[in-house]
Amino acid sequence: MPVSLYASPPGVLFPRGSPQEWGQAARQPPGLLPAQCRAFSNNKILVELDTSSGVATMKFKSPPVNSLSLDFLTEFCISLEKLENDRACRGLIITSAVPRVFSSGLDINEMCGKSREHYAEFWRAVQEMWIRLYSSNMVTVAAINGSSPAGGCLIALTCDYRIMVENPKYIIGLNEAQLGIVAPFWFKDTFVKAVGHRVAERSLQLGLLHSVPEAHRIGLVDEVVPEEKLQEKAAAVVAQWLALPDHARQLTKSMMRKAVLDHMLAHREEDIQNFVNFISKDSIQKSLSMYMEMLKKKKS
Ligand SMILES: CCC/C=C/C(=O)SCCNC(=O)CCNC(=O)[C@H](O)C(C)(C)COP(=O)([O-])OP(=O)([O-])OC[C@H]1O[C@@H](n2cnc3c(N)ncnc32)[C@H](O)[C@@H]1OP(=O)([O-])[O-]
Repeated sequence: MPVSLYASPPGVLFPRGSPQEWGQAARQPPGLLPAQCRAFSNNKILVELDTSSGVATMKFKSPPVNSLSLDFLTEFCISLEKLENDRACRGLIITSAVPRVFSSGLDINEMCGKSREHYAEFWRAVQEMWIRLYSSNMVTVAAINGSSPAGGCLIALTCDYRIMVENPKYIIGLNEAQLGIVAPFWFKDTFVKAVGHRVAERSLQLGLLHSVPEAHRIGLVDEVVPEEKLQEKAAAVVAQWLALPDHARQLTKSMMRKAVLDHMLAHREEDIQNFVNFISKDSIQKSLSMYMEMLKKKKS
């Protein structure tokens, strides 16, 4: 799928196919949703599409912390593809249904004590999630209603716009260095595009997790709002972006993102091999185990 992106007309990254069959996946009993609203869900994600506005809301619902497991990433990509192929959908708001956490990033259990084949499969799924979201034709807004470290931060960064809830407990950033691991080049590229090289270099080297005001100051998030205003603000932002002609906005988005996407696609297999070799090292496995221990101790 990703490689075939470049068979599309210039700038149109995801050719729209025929609308997907939504009915099969719908979980809501008829009558509970307004007529202009369609919904589908799986174990990890709930999606509601308001066909009158053309805006879907995707809610992560994988407690305790919406960690990005292989299952989660697969469901995420399937949901995204359904929306991308639905002509009624032009905008997407991504948020969390789990209190206080947007996403805790990649599921560390997927990177500990598994086979090289598993690591390769997992990493391909992480790449796929990023490729699909980064190249989406939809207007994408992250409504960040909780902490969002590492891979969670990447999802937010991959959207067109980020709005975060003001809360002194919430943090966001690429903290991989704190785990003894390294954010791959395309995490780094996405981060640099948002905050600039100098801020990114310091933040990545130190594995910083930024408070909400700090994230706003460095441009990691575009806006900060009280919790009760988040949904309304996200809807207003999507509406503002959708007011422009789709083709002009999409071509501009594609032009702005093409170099980073091309770089990743050209090095995709190499990146998987690098990840597998890196994560399989005894020293890295030890670091991750210690980090998981630390998380558990912090809890008790
Ligand atoms: C090259 C590779 C690039 C890597 C990219 C990444 O994304 S690397 C990822 C980098 N990510 C991070 O560094 C984030 C680490 N996580 C955190 O900082 C916090 O969990 C929090 C701030 C997200 C939420 O705080 P909170 O007080 O609300 O929640 P809590 O802390 O009490 O945790 C509840 C349970 O969830 C568990 N668990 C948590 N995260 C993960 C995970 N990613 N995975 C698996 N499990 C995870 C935790 O162990 C605990 O399990 P238990 O004991 O119930 O069996």
